Amino acid sequence: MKAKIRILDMYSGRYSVFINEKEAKKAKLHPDDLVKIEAGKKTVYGSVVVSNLVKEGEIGISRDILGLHSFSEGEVVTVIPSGTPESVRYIKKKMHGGKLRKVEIEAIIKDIVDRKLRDIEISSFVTSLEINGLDMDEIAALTIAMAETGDMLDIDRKPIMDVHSIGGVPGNKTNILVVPIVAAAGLTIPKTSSRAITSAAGTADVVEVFADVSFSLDEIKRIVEKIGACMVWGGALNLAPADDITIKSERALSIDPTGLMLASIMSKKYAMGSQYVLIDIPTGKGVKVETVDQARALSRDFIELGRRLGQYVEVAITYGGQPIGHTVGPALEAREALSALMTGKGPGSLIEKATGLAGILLEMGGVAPTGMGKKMAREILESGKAYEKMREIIEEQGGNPDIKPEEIPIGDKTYTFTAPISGYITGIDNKAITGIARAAGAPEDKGAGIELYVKVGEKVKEGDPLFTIRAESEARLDQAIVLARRTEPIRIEGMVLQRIGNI
Ligand SMILES: O=P(O)(O)OC[C@H]1O[C@H](OP(=O)(O)O)[C@H](O)[C@@H]1O
Ligand SMILES: O=c1cc[nH]c(=O)[nH]1
Repeated sequence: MKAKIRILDMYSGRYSVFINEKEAKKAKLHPDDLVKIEAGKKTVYGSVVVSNLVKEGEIGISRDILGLHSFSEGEVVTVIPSGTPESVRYIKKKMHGGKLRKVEIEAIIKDIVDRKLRDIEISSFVTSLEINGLDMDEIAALTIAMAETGDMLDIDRKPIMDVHSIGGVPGNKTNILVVPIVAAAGLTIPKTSSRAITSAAGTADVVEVFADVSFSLDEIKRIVEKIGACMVWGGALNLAPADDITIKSERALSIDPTGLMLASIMSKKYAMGSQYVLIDIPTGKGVKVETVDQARALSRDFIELGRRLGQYVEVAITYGGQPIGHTVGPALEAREALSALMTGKGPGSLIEKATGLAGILLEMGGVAPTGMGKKMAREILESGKAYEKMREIIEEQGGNPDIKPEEIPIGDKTYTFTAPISGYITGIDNKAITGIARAAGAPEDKGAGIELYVKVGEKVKEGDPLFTIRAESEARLDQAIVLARRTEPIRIEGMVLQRIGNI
């Protein structure tokens, strides 16, 4: 059917195509049906919304479509019902445990990017991967398909380093220190991050507190060739565009299927043209990888996948048994990271991990002799050179380089939990901490989160503060308090574990 474009000022998180009720009846179109919009060479797929917001002879399109496609008001287009894409058959093949061929994986990814697959089919795909997994052939095909359905970056400033954490551990603001340290040593590190997947703050959510993170590839090329680094959100770019779409499903289900995680991370590194990649695998109770053996197996997968992509990969298996640093939540983590860069000092877990990872990258990039990287990283941090580089990154990304940690707004609704008994901190539950911070509003409410006053192994007296929940609304604070009471994220044990009476 022919119709005139009407641009509706709304975002629906999908490509929504509004069709007048009477017209939809005539065309036998129903809500959430897939339609193809054709205008000359341009072809866009969208999901039907039946609504009298538009008149007969018009179709309304949401602004999501204008992100990647140019349609103008009043433009005449053809709207054709589109049947179920072939790739749904391949999703069901994976659902039933089959091994997907390269062409089948390519079809699924292309249909995701072209919005021919809708949320329900994408979630089914992600769930199938969670249940049935992918072997290395499938993961390699998925990685390349994810990268090649988007743009690739070619930066003339070699060697190109990169670092990426598989995430999962609360408070993991580490790479906000690693990137400026590595760049301050003269290496190139075009860092892209995703927003939170299972945590309460992804690195992109944290960096966005003091700088923009949404840039085009051309802007990133300019920034990186000028100052050697960036810290941007992968989802804003047409860089492995399927990644941010599948991450939306992962976030909704709070899962991160291993095969998809490998492809998600390495497709972005491949698209950025990174040659030397360090992968951080936080390991421990309550994170994505619980044992060192599992971490070693995953490391081998990352290294093998890198080999197939022509990238040199090393992996750091890091301690993930409790939150990193003392803060969880975008603004709180931004404060802690900025303060550590300014002073060169901060929580041991943060400084040790950041200088450790940066040290490996300095050795991989050939600017530090083997075994000397961590020491050199610490010097760069303590000398203030890393902070200088961070100021350049913030400035180039449209932020205020003079921002001070205390100027970063944080939630003003607070509640502090204190120690019910004296004793030693014997555990901090990562999943509970993340759940409480998310209940408080993080990452959407930047100022929401948790401030931790204790870490495992420390001694507390009854009444000492353990942690403060921060929120931007009373309602959210109350929800978080209830959850904190129920989950008791911090475990204290007197050293006398049991007394066996003389009975
Ligand atoms: O912890 P969750 O939310 O599961 O994983 C997502 C986080 O892990 C990675 O961290 P980085 O960018 O390497 O610092 C991603 O970019 C993202 O920030
Ligand atoms: O970027 C990331 C990080 C963790 N898991 C993913 O799938 N992607």
